[in-house]
Amino acid sequence: MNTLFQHNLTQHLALFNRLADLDDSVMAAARLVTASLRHGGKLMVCGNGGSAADSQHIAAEFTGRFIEDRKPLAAMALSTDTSALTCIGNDYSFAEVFSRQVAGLGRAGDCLIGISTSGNSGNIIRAVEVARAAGITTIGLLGRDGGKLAALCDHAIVVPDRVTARIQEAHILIGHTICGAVEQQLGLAPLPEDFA
Ligand SMILES: O=C(CO)[C@@H](O)[C@H](O)[C@H](O)[C@H](O)COP(=O)(O)O
Ligand SMILES: [Zn+2]
Repeated sequence: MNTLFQHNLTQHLALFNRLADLDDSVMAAARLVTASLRHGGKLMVCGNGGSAADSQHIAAEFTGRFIEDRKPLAAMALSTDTSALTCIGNDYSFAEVFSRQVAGLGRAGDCLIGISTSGNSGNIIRAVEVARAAGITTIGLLGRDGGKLAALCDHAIVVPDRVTARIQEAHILIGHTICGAVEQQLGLAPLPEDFA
């Protein structure tokens, strides 16, 4: 009988074997982030639950460091300011917790990555709507069939699975890849000859 770990690992490997199909989509997302940063914009990242953790993980790779020492890059998670989250959630609604931060902090030419395994979280949808109206490039890091966000975002990366945890495992691989690709595109990391 399979242990739970063997079961999860089998699911994970089956999904990761299909992720090569997302190559063009992931690299296109990296180019959008690079374009923002190159022109003085910043990257904002938001998500709920495990995806809130992924948001701050990804943002920290940009402001801190990813692999090699290099200059800090402008990025922030919108899930980390508990005062903003509780004030906006309490005084307005939970659906506005990210969108009001986007409206206050975002500028045309910035980039927003909204992470949602269902593609249907209302506060991510609102954040994307407000961002697009402000001239901010929107990228959806999504799962399942992409949900409502797939059509709302300028660019959607949809991890083709139905299990939230497996989708999140793929999201962090994609987040790391976007960070590494942005570093390469900005000339901040060595470009191995077989990488594009
Ligand atoms: O981490 C997990 C499950 O692995 C949960 O915390 C999960 O992120 C939460 O249920 C989220 O609220 C799900 O939202 P979403 O991915 O559908 O936008
Ligand atoms: Zn989780």
